[in-house]
Amino acid sequence: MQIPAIIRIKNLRLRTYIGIKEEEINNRQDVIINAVIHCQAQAAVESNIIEDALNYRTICKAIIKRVEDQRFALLERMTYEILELVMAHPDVLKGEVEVDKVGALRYSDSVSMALGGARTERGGPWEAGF
Ligand SMILES: Nc1nc2c(c(=O)[nH]1)N=C([C@H](O)[C@@H](O)COP(=O)(O)OP(=O)(O)OP(=O)(O)O)CN2
Repeated sequence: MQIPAIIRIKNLRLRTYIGIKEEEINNRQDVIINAVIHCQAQAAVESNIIEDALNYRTICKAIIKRVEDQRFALLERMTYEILELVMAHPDVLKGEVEVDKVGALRYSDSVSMALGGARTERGGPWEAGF
């Protein structure tokens, strides 16, 4: 029996260098990251042990390290690098990442970029798209 699952990492709040203006190059800014991760959960459901699960903590820690260690000019690049980290796990069948740049535009709460990826079989190559 297959048990399709969706793991959602919600509102991961980090600070990093993101932007093209001098002020953005010299100062960290708040970003909010949301990731939607589609996988199969039957092994984890049946065994109830973490080794059989797509460990969302592992993915989250990888995102935190990449975002806090890197400098990014464009939201496109930052979002894609996070999507690559998500899709690097062969058990991820489909992933979507959205990055909000808080206060990026005057009079708005934030601006966000969303990118997606999918693979047709476990461990196979993935392509960008929704
Ligand atoms: N697919 C799953 N992955 C993980 C599960 C799960 O149930 N299914 N559960 C966990 C942990 O229980 C997680 O929820 C808490 O882990 P932790 O407190 O270590 O996460 P933190 O990010 O707070 O870790 P810190 O080291 O305290 O920063 C993990 N994966």
